[in-house]
Amino acid sequence: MKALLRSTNISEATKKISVTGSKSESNRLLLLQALFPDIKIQNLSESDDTVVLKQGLSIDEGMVDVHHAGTAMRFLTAYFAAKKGAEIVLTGSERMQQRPVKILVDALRELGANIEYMNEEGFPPLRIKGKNLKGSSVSIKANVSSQYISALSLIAPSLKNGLTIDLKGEVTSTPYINMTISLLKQLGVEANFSENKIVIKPGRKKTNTVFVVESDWSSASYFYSFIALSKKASVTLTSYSEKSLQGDAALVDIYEMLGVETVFKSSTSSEGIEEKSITLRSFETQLPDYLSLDLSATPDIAQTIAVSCFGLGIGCKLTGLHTLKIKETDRLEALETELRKFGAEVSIDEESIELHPGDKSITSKNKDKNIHINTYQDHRMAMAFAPLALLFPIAIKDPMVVTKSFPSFYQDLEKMGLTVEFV
Ligand SMILES: O=C(O)C1=C[C@@H](OP(=O)(O)O)[C@@H](O)[C@H](O)C1
Ligand SMILES: C=C(OP(=O)(O)O)C(=O)O
Repeated sequence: MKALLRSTNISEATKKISVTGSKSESNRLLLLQALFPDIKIQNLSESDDTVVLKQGLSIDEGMVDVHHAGTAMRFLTAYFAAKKGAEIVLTGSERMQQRPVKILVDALRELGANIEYMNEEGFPPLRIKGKNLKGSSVSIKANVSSQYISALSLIAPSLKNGLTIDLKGEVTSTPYINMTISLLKQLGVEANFSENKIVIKPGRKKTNTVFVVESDWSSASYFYSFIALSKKASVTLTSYSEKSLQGDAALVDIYEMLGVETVFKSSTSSEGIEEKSITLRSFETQLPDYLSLDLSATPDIAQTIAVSCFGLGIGCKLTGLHTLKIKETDRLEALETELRKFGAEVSIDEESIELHPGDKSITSKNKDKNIHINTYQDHRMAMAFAPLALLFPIAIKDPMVVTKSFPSFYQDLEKMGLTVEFV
């Protein structure tokens, strides 16, 4: 199947869209809820990644298949390893079986965990026999994936002596670790992260137990790109606030450079419910010729930004992207291949992508080509390229990959005025 996207009906009227809850916050809170059942979660993510994590948490014995969900794989590895009596085979998609998990498994084994590799050393599937973990300190390489560190931190308050984690090397995707620590603190756990050391005490003091998940900022990125490329559309996205736990809220400043302003609003409904939203609008500004950004804190918005720059004819160098090679696909290679189809001059290395400034002719050059985008089983490839349909018709192959994080993506594009046809 493919989705044909065309721009037919873009208007200036501000559209209103509810984006589903952050999958990162949701998956952390679900894991914590399994450890502390009094937690209540509102605005939970509807993403596949959250659904599979929730299903996984509901069993103690047998097979859990997390498909493409990295956080579910890493968080459940730690959870089952520390759950006395659990006997689980934890597996995932073909790609998941190529995404490394050794750093986390080694750390858990150091704490006493019983985990075996069923096929290739260092990769899922894993056979996990849960037990009380005795260790209370561990050191871990921090420059490959922050998810290993979040996984250990999330189970830490359930360990008898808590956990001290020494982070070795340069820490990557740091806002995701900060999010984990903040949620633990909100839950009443004593937790601290400073200078490459995390200290988490066992148990918790009872505090407020109702958590409202903020909507997903990575998903908001596609609307930022849409507004930047359309120049006239505007949209209000619900349940976002100025004080966010999500690093991808950096979009506000990044897209301001690309001509999109963000207005935060907070109001109280007639039923007394607080409603928070952002409205995105384009504004007249001199766009830069070239943008240099270090995205090591915000890897999930790299594809969106690269495609926006291409659509705007701006050159860019996006660095700090070494983690992109081990995500749903090798995202640097996938971006290079797909952007070249439109005539982009683009190059990559192990941790960056560079795009040369384009000229104004990209729209006319690609107008009748009906270019097909391969998505490589990566939701963000589909969603990052979709806003280009504002400039010329495109086709997205295997379009339903988007459900990994954003199930209503195509309906929401239609609300924005794009025509979406599945053939
Ligand atoms: O902890 C999380 O919720 C995530 C951490 C990041 O992964 P890495 O730390 O592997 O970069 C991010 O890319 C992923 O989408 C979600
Ligand atoms: C990298 C991502 O997810 P995960 O690593 O959890 O599969 C993502 O959603 O972009």
